[in-house]
Amino acid sequence: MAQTSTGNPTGTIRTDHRPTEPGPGAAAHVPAVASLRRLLPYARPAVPALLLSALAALVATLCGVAFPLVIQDIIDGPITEGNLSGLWAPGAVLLGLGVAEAALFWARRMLSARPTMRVEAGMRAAIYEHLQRLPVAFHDRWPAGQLMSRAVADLATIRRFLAFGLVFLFVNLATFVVGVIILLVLSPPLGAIVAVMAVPLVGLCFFYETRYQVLARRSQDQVGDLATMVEESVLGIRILKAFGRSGHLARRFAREAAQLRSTEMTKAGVVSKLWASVIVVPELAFGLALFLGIGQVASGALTAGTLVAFFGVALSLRWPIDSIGWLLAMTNDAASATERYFEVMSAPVSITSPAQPDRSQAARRGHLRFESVRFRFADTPPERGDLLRGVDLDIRPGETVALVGATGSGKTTLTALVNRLYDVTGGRITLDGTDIRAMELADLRRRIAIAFEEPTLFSASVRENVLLGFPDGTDEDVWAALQLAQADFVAELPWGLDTRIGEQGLSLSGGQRQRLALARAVIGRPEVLVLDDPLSALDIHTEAKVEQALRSVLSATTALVVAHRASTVLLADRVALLAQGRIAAIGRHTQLLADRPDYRDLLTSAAVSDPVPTAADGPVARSTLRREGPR
Ligand SMILES: Nc1ncnc2c1ncn2[C@@H]1O[C@H](COP(=O)(O)OP(=O)(O)OP(=O)(O)O)[C@@H](O)[C@H]1O
Repeated sequence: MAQTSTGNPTGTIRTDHRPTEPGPGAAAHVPAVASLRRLLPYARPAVPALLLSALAALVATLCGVAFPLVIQDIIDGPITEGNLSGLWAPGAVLLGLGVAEAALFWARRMLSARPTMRVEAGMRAAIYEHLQRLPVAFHDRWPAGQLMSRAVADLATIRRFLAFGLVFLFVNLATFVVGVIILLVLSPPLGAIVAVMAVPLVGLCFFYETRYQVLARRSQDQVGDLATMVEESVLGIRILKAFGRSGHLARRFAREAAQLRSTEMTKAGVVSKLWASVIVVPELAFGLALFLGIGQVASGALTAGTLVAFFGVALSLRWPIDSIGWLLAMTNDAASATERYFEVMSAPVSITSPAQPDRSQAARRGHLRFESVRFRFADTPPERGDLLRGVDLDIRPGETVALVGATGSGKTTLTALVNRLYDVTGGRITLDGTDIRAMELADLRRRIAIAFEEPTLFSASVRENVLLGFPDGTDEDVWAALQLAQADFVAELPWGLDTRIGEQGLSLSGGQRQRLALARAVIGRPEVLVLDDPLSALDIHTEAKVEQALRSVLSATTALVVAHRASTVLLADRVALLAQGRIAAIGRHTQLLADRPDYRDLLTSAAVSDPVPTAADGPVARSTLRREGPR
């Protein structure tokens, strides 16, 4: 079963690009405040700094609001009295207010930047760690792009909201309240006009908020879809080029990008309508207040200085009011980013160590038993039966059993059950008599090593790749494992063990990758070795060499080897034939050949399709190899 980069072991190309559980579109509408409250556990350490930052911003904004009050004093005092020397003191106050405003805005930024970046980094580390712990079944459902966009773009959105949006929501609201109080004190009737304006503003915000939140969510999901497409087409670039399908994918990409663009345009439309409404309402209120204010000055009920101060303060409320539109947009973006983040974080880690693992040190012999094992994938349609319907298989310590079956019969799935990449849905698997679900997971995975048919290598040195499951191994261990796996080509790589192999090991041939994966599986001398068709990409000469090496490994360990070819089957002591979800027959190769026509058919057709010697071990594309070092 080929494993794709998206963690989709079926190797199928998904067209929906949506997690089926829970689907982005299916997300229920959650009020923004309720979503954002979920950030508290992560954001709590930043709260003191954010409060200080908000205080600095509030005082800075109030400095701006105080400007007109000083000007009122200047007009009604020194200017009306013709006392120019009286201008020095209020002038100095204005200068002081200006400097304080600038310094406080600087302080606001400095106070909020570092702690919110720490929150972002903490949340990112948490989601990465959770993704590692989530079962393979979760990764089967979730496209990589959706996960990447959550771990990267959504967290940046949340950080910006915490550092800026949240602070200014609080500051602007407080400024508005303080400003309106000042206006009411300066002139109660004119101030009341501005205060009443808040009512339609709140209504407008509620009206647009609901519409915007849906769009914010849609656009973030579409970003995830695009990321998935980029990821799939970059990793599959060779296939796309080989089949001349780059143009087709480019058109599909352009279509999806156009959808995102359209969502963004609709979002911009909603924000601009909100913005326009938010601007019109205060304009009307200010216009009415100006009209009445001028009448009051004319009738002597109000001084000219007070009217100037009133409008100075009213105008300084423009920014807090005008910014409501995009602060709300920012809040909704952050709320739906938070929802998306917690969809992953709340996905259950269903495959874990038990609360009280069985730590009995009873003879570790590597006795592996499948007892009436049943399995079905979570997304199998109800009308389809289980994939595995009662597998009984006893692999004795030190024995090698080859697993043979038609394509799609469930061989790879069976191997994935052994170290709990999936859990059985019925029956049990035991290792030395203990149910593997009762064992500590790390211990189980140390004792059972797997080499997949499609060997995934990481962008790291050969050494790091081989030592993946055996981090304390020495260079001697690595060379011994490489020799065992007939991977001596490593010695000829430009920097030996330090050679950095490209993404997914793409700079190596299929056979070379398989041999590195084999070395990775055998290096820790595991009690049980599970090999999923480990020789499928090797030419017959290399295969013969690896087989010879494998014989010595297999003689010292219990092994389950998925086999398609007679040559691999010959490595085994016994062969199990998997058919109709059960072990239909088990015995020696020759015996099965004689007794089971279906077995004979399988191996004969496989032999026919055996690859002829290929250039699998051909020259390494050295240009794509780099020495391990600073990245
Ligand atoms: N994650 C999954 N979700 C749903 N169905 C799956 C999943 N992975 C595999 N399958 C299905 O389970 C069946 C068995 O797949 P599996 O890869 O185990 O077969 P196999 O015997 O190893 O095949 P092959 O010899 O071709 O590698 C197939 O029908 C496959 O489509």
